[in-house]
Order: sequence, then C-alpha cells, then structure tokens
Amino acid sequence: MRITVAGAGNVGLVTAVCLADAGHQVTCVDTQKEKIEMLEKGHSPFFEPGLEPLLEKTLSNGKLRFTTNPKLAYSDAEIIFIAVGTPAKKDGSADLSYIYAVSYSIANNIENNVIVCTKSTVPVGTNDEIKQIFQYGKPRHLKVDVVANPEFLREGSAIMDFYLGDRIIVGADNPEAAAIMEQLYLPLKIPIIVTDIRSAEMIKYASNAFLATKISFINEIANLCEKVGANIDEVAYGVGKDKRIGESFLQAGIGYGGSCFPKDTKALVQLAGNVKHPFELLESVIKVNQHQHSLLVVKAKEMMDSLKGKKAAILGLAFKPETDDIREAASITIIRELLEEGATVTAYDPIAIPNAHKLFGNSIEYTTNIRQALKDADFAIIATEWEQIKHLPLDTFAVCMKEPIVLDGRNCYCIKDIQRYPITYVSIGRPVISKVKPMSIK
Ligand SMILES: NC(=O)c1ccc[n+]([C@@H]2O[C@H](COP(=O)([O-])OP(=O)(O)OC[C@H]3O[C@@H](n4cnc5c(N)ncnc54)[C@H](O)[C@@H]3O)[C@@H](O)[C@H]2O)c1
Ligand SMILES: O=c1ccn([C@@H]2O[C@H](COP(=O)(O)OP(=O)(O)O[C@H]3O[C@H](CO)[C@@H](O)[C@H](O)[C@H]3O)[C@@H](O)[C@H]2O)c(=O)[nH]1
Repeated sequence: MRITVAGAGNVGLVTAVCLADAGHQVTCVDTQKEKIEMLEKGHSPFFEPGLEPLLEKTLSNGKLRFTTNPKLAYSDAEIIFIAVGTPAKKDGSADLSYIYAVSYSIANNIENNVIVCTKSTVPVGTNDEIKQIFQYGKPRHLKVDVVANPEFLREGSAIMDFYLGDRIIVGADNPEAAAIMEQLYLPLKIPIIVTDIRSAEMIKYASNAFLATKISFINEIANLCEKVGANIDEVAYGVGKDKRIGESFLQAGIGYGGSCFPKDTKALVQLAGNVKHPFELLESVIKVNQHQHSLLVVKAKEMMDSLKGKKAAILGLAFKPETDDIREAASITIIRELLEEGATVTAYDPIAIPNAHKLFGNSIEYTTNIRQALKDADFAIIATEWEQIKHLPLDTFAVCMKEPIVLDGRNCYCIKDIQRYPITYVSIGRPVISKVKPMSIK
C-alpha cells in the first residue's frame, strides 16, 4: 500500500521504517528540515536499538523516502498515519496544535480518498474534531475515513514492540476502514481489537494510567517496607506471582519518567476534570511519583546534613536504559535539586549526554566513563539501571570515591553482594547497608 507517516519522532519513524520493511511504499514527512536531511542519509535523530539498520535497508531498497513537502507526502497516499507530538500544556492538558496543523495540511493536499489514522495519543473526542476538519477542509469529491489507532510501543524496545505487541487497537466508525486497517496489520499476527473511536482513545490513556498506578503503588509499598523492616524485592516477587496482579511493572525505584506516563496521566486528570469527574486516584499516583523523584536527594541531605560543596556523581541520565531520551527523567529533578543545595554534579550516561547538555549546559560535568564520574565523589546517585552500571565491579565505588556512599534509585545490586564491600548503600524499600561491614565477610 502507499502509506504516509506524518512525524518522524519515536513513533512515526519506527512505524514508517517497520511498514516499509513489511514491503509497503512509505513516505515519512516531518516539518523539521534538519531531521529529514539526517534521515535521508540513513541516520536516526534519536537512539533506538535496531532502528538504523532497518532505516538503511528500507532507504536503499527504495521502500522508504523522507520529505518536508506535504503535497508529495499526502497527495496520493492510501493511508496516512498521524504521529506528531501531543505534549503537555502548562495546565497538564494535551497540546493538540500539532494534530490540528497536520490535519489541515492533509486536508489541503490530498488528491485521493484516504484513511487518516491517528497514532498519536489524543484525548477522547479529538478524532471527532479531526473528522470535522476534514468534513469542511477537504476537496468535496474526496472521502476521508478517520481511524484511531493508538500506539503502545516502548522506547528502547520499539522495533520489537511493533512486531510483537500484545494487541492492536483500531477505533473506527466505518467497518470498511476498520477492515482495511485489519488487513494492513494481519501479517503481524497480533490480536486486533476493533472498537468505536472514543473507546480506542480511552484505551490508550487507561493503559498508561494503569501502568503508572502500578509503579506508584509499588513505590508506596517500598517506602512502607523501609519503615516496617520488610524488603521490597521479596514483597514484589510474592505479590507479582499472583497471576491477577502479574510480575511486570512492580520494579520499585525513583519513579517513572519519559515522554508518555507523566504527560498522559496529567492529561487524563484534565480530561476527567473537564467532565466534572475528579480523578483522585490518578492525582495521587502523580503526587507519589513527584515525591519519588526527589526521594534520594532528601535521603542524601539527611545522611550528610548539608550537600553544599559536596561532589555528587549521577549515574544515568536517560529516563530508562536503551534510550537517549531524558524527557521527564528522574535525573533532571535530582540534578536540579542538588544544584540548588550547592552540590557539584558529574553525570555519567553512555548515550544521553547530548540531550542533557541541551538542558543543563555547562552547569554540570558529563562523562561516558563511570569511574571518571565516581572519581573523588562524596556520594553517588544511580538514576538509570544501565547494564554498564549493573555490571560494575562493586569495589569500584570504594576505589574511586572519596566517600563510598551509594544511593541506588533503581535497586541495581543484590543486597547480599553489596554487604561484602565497604560501601554505605541506600536503595528503595530495602535495608540500608552501612560501610562498617568489612570486605572479608562472605
Ligand atoms: N515516544 C513514545 O514512546 C510513544 C509511544 C506511544 C505513543 N506515543 C505518542 O505518539 C505521539 C508522538 O510521540 P513521539 O515521541 O514520536 O513524538 P516526537 O516529539 O518524538 O516526534 C513528533 C514529530 O512530529 C513532527 N511534526 C510536528 N508537526 C508536524 C507536522 N505538521 N507535519 C509533520 N511532522 C510534524 C515533529 O517535528 C517531530 O519530529 C505522541 O502523541 C505520544 O504521546 C509516544
Ligand atoms: O516496574 C517499573 C517499570 C517502569 N518503570 C519506569 O517507568 C517509566 C516508563 O517505562 P516504560 O513503560 O518501559 O517506557 P516508555 O517507553 O515510556 O513506554 C510507556 O509509554 C509509552 C508511550 O505512551 C507506551 O506506548 C508504552 O506502552 C508504555 O510502557 C521509566 O521511567 C521506567 O524507569 C518503573 O519505575 N518501574
């Protein structure tokens, strides 16, 4: 099929590349000229495992092309995916300006009947507004079907998620359009659920809100474990074994970040507020997460009285491993608060430094070498569970740091292993290990 994807971000680019790899003729359009020039040369503007080889392959076999020209992109497409950003506005509601702009651009440039399929996460009712734009804005003789097709990929495993997702949601009010979308996705052998448009929109928000709730819940249990002498590792394992609860998303830590959970939970609270339905549960989930982002700075202050003049090593900047994305990462809150306290910061990350530099400039130091970050540090905070950090020989802390005080926001190490080293170790929901333990204890 002739497919156009609007937006070459995490969702749009992955969708475009994977559909081109499946044999479709794909055009990916973006308004950012620099991004498109980079992509035409086979370079991805962001890190996503496995993306660049597929990008190079589909560019060289002619299945994928990039453009900034809306006429070229939309005029003869059979399906157009909208995958532009829907960032949070100041009040938490979703900013739909990119959605509207791209819809007008499509309406002005189509020359064939087309299915417009919204992959972006949009509040319930948005696709009805998109339909209105087409009703009044498109050439009269053309037919445009609007379909809601929310995306569930995760950064860091986006390609795998495209091929092995749990389900595909197709929200449509025209069965013919739904059938064409089902046909498109059939080769993936992923269960396809066809719903009405508003339900499809809600499924996306409800899924992210539920996962965020699971994380905040386990974090609250972890905080409680610390106070009553239980261990969150054992608790989460025991709880997760109940199939009705499930083992995933019970990893306690310093809270969720990224481009989706923080904005989508806030947008759902706003959406509920608009219909006079206070979503108190989700408001608490958001509050717990904010508290969790700051937790280790509070603990560091308690341990050291004042952080003024102390050298902090921050291990990990990305909101999770296998991505260079730092949007809403816990590391941002931690670094800001440490700088406010008068500490100096050296941050380690294998790939997210360019993005962090855009935010923090020269107010902190950066390194891609963990030992360099730890050198002469008064304390270290682990903010991302990169494999490089998880597999660090544990004597490194004592060897490199001025004071081997490690605050681990991602519970990277086994408590039993840590006990063998002269480290003060504070993690989430587990016993505090004091450095008085000698190395010889096995
Ligand atoms: N990032 C994720 O993991 C993820 C997963 C599922 C769903 N989503 C949702 O998908 C949407 C896109 O997210 P993202 O992370 O890919 O966003 P992004 O910000 O990384 O990329 C959006 C792209 O759209 C482009 N764009 C803006 N206006 C345009 C226009 N008129 N025409 C063409 N391109 C235009 C931007 O230049 C940008 O490159 C959001 O609604 C998000 O909530 C994201
Ligand atoms: O048990 C857990 C699991 C995750 N996290 C944190 O939660 C955040 C989000 O993680 P993850 O869901 O793996 O990454 P995203 O790429 O943000 O993906 C989420 O957001 C996307 C955008 O909407 C959806 O498409 C995905 O289905 C949804 O998982 C990260 O900061 C993780 O550190 C935890 O703290 N504990």
